[in-house]
Amino acid sequence: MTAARTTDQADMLRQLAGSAKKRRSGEPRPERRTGSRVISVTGGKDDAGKSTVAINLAEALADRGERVLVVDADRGQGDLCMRFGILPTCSLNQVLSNEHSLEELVVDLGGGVQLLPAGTVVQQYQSLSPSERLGLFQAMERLEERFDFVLIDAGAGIPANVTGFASAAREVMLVMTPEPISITDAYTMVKTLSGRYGALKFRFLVNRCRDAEEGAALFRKLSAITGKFLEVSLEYAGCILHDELLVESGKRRGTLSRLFPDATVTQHFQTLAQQLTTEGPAGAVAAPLDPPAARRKEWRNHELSS
Ligand SMILES: Nc1ncnc2c1ncn2[C@@H]1O[C@H](COP(=O)(O)OP(=O)(O)OP(=O)(O)O)[C@@H](O)[C@H]1O
Repeated sequence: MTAARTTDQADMLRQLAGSAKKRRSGEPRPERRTGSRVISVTGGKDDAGKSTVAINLAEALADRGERVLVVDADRGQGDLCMRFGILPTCSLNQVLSNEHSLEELVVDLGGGVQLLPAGTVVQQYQSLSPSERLGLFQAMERLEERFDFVLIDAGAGIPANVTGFASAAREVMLVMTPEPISITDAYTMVKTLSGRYGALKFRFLVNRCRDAEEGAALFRKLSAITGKFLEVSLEYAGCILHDELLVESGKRRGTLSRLFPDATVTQHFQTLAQQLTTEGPAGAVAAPLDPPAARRKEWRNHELSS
């Protein structure tokens, strides 16, 4: 790598870190944690609202002063790239062949949120060699260190490339909708992820609810079943009501907090962000003594087990 190119990348990283740190509210910055929290936003079926949750939660976290990276790991070009009309500037192959760095794929969405369009990574994941996977995860580790939260929009279901990405996080947010089949979907996801990748902490978010009781009832049913058959830690993250403003913000290629800052549904995402920042990792996981080392181990586990 030439000196000029190294400088370019360093400048880019400084810009990334700088723009992500810019605050939009006047609130004092929350106490800085060491190490980033990687949360996979996934679910049992398409259209549950995973991308909607990932992007609006990201912005609510950024509003609280957190530096947030959203990894669009959905299949193909990914939902979020399409949603924001973004075409990645380079391909995964160019990253793997060191023509471009992973950082160069990152796009600034504004409002303190950065997006890594990694849909092609998921598409090609199974065909990567072990050394390519390792190189990719090392690049991910370097990238994630610059953020407080990394939200992976991980796609739906249990194909290995989807669950592989979901398992790269210690925390999993399962987005479900209030349909009876959701219980089966959620149970299958929890069982598969915990069976394949070991101890993960699960948060359960019910999207498109009629009211709060509907979401809580679904969670009670799921906990009763998982409690009987699985040894997992499951937490209720609450619910997001069905609200046409979410459809509207999608159509306008924006986010709730920018387009409808005072709406009730925007406040729901703010509450979710507040919970995440104040309560710590799901299941009250003790903070690792050496978070960067622990994170490295997680990406390696992910690489070995996928
Ligand atoms: N709470 C909600 N109220 C109303 N509409 C919603 C809500 N959540 C999501 N939607 C809408 O549902 C559609 C699907 O949402 P989204 O793309 O986020 O789902 P997804 O789970 O990421 O889908 P896929 O599995 O295809 O990637 C979008 O049009 C979105 O605007």
